[in-house]
Amino acid sequence: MRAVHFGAGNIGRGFIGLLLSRSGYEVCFVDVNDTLVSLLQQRGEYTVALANEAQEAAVVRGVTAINGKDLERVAEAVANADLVTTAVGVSILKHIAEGIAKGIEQRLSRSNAPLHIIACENAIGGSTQLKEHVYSHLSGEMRSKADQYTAFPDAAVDRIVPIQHHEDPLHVTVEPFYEWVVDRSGMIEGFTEIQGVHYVDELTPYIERKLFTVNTGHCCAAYLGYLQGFQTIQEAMADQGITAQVRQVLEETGELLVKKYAFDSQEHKNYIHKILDRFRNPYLTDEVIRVGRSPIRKLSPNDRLVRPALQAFELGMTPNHLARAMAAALLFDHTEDPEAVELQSTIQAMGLGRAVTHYTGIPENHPVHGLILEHVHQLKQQVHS
Ligand SMILES: NC(=O)c1ccc[n+]([C@@H]2O[C@H](COP(=O)([O-])OP(=O)(O)OC[C@H]3O[C@@H](n4cnc5c(N)ncnc54)[C@H](O)[C@@H]3O)[C@@H](O)[C@H]2O)c1
Ligand SMILES: O=P(O)(O)OC[C@@H](O)[C@@H](O)[C@H](O)[C@H](O)CO
Repeated sequence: MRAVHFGAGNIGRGFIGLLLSRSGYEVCFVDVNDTLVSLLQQRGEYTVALANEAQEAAVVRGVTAINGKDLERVAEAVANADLVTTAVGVSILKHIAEGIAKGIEQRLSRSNAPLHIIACENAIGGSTQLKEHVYSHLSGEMRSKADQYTAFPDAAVDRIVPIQHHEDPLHVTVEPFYEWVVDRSGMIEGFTEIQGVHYVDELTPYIERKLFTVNTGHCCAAYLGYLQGFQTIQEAMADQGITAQVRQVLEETGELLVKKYAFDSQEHKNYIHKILDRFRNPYLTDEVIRVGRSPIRKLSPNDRLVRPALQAFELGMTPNHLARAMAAALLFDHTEDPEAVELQSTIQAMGLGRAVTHYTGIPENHPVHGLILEHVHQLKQQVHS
């Protein structure tokens, strides 16, 4: 079986490539990083180590790579694949769509073999978004045919993989925990299941639980940690004040999730507990600037902060801790993060209140808008005191 995976980065090599290879796929990575591509081509394998006491390592064999700029080769690989996956970042999906569309055209001109395309990004409806980008490159006739023979099931992926600093650029250290959930209702019959993937009929509770717990808590630790001058999530989580705020934000999203999906409250508490332990994993060094990266995306209406805050508000709750986390995100001014730079210059140009509405979609007269502004002022005072 052949899989084409877009993005040979941390999650691509450390999670998706590893699981696909264990399931018997020959994995062809597509990336625009020349070093990664040529090393994968030369060696055909790489190593993954677990961040635990034993540091167990596995060799992922039988892999190769294509440069993403080579559209013809990308299309050919997609045309011959049994499965396509991605882990490039949700904002990059539009850039890989053309190669996938060309591959689908080639494939459909010679075969009706089904193709599943799964975006493994931190986003609600990642594969659905990719499908829209891919379809924008297809004719009406091709779209109808693709509707029959290609599927874009949405997915939720969970495994913490920090930025890697090894002598070997292909080696990757990952946390032991992983969860990959795929929406079975969006799949075509006859698909060979990937070992280690959990297939569900309704993905929304899983992706919201993951995004509003792992990612909400994570970015809260990152933004508060950044404001206090910590370099890593592990350092931030050693600070009692930050841990307390992360716990409070997760109690807030937990209350929402338990109400919305009738989750067992004790089970959800255990889920939170486990996640806080994962953030503290002493065998990982995860930088706050990675976890806080792309604050505009993280402050967008459908992401880990605004979406749960507005849903909680609709259910009669006051999302005070989510508003504080959003305030901390608004103060993330890391100069090497293009979105942080844009965010800060927009705040300067528009003023804070209008910038909040611009990025979050929350109107200026909404009570949550007022809460965010209050927390920005409080956090600024704390930082300067
Ligand atoms: N790292 C994690 O802990 C983690 C966990 C779950 C989900 N995710 C999600 O996985 C995705 C990837 O995250 P990551 O941490 O692996 O990032 P990363 O930066 O390590 O990897 C992304 C890779 O995509 C490549 N890329 C960029 N543009 C491309 C293009 N046009 N064509 C092909 N490849 C391209 C980059 O060169 C890079 O190798 C993100 O959506 C992220 O939210 C990450
Ligand atoms: O990848 P992002 O930028 O959406 O979020 C940063 C981290 O929270 C994220 O990568 C987590 O490590 C991951 O989602 C854990 O499953």
